[in-house]
Amino acid sequence: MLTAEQLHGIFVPIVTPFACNGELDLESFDQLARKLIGEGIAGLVVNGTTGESPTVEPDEWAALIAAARKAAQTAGWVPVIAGTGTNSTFSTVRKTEQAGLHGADAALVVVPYYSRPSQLGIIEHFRRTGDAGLPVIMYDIPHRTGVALELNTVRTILEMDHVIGLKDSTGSVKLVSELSRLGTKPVLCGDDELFYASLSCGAQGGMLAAANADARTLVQVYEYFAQGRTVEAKRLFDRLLPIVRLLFSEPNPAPLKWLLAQRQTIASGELRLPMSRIGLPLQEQLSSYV
Ligand SMILES: O=C(O)C1=N[C@H](C(=O)O)C[C@H](O)C1
Repeated sequence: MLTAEQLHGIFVPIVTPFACNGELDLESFDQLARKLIGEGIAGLVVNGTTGESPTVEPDEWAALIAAARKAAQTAGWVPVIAGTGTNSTFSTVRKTEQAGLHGADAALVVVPYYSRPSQLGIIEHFRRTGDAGLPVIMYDIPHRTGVALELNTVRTILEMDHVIGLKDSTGSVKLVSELSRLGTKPVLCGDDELFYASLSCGAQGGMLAAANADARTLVQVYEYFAQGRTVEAKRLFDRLLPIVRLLFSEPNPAPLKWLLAQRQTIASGELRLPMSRIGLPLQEQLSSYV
């Protein structure tokens, strides 16, 4: 089980590789997971946004958690966090329970999307996830969920015993600044481009899609920062920014999968519809990073 004290460093929302025929490619997944663990990451996040969770079938979802657990186990203990959030409280609790049975150490639970519940409904949603017996990281990403959280809502949820921290993808450093001033549980940055700024405002690390492509550098940025070597951390992060921006210039994880496939880190950059492959201009721009 993951604790709030262990929630620091670089966590990687790992891509879900698919073969050219669309089938799940667990061999590429295992290869990438082991590579990332070897690069010093703090944990693997399976079935997140970057893992294309909306198009992953239930049996695949379970197989991915088990495969991550296996890869993480052979390299000493590296935590596995599974995306379990849906827009139904009942199914979120059930998936969170199942994630624990398949070997996850914590669950990443997104704010319930699409139906735009009230702040009270969202608080109750997170309270119920405590029934699953797995630590929960709350995931606030209003541009995807369609609902903005009030500061008091976030604070109330973070005070729940089973909630160990927050993944902040709000698109600004306002929330992390305020939470760190208030001394709440750890906040991980979920906006790649804001990673350095978030660290400066009190984040304990990041859950960053770009780490699939360059975990080693992001780990180094984090370590420099943690050691108080902020100038070196900023310089290194600034060097990464152009690629980070390209990776998000079309819907994530399409650019990332294209790059990983070109580097032969995964066998194919296949996506499942409605995600679609990147255009030629972006391929050309990214080719200098292959
Ligand atoms: O999958 C994730 O977790 C992340 N998703 C964000 C997104 O795609 O909006 C980006 C972030 O790097 C991590």
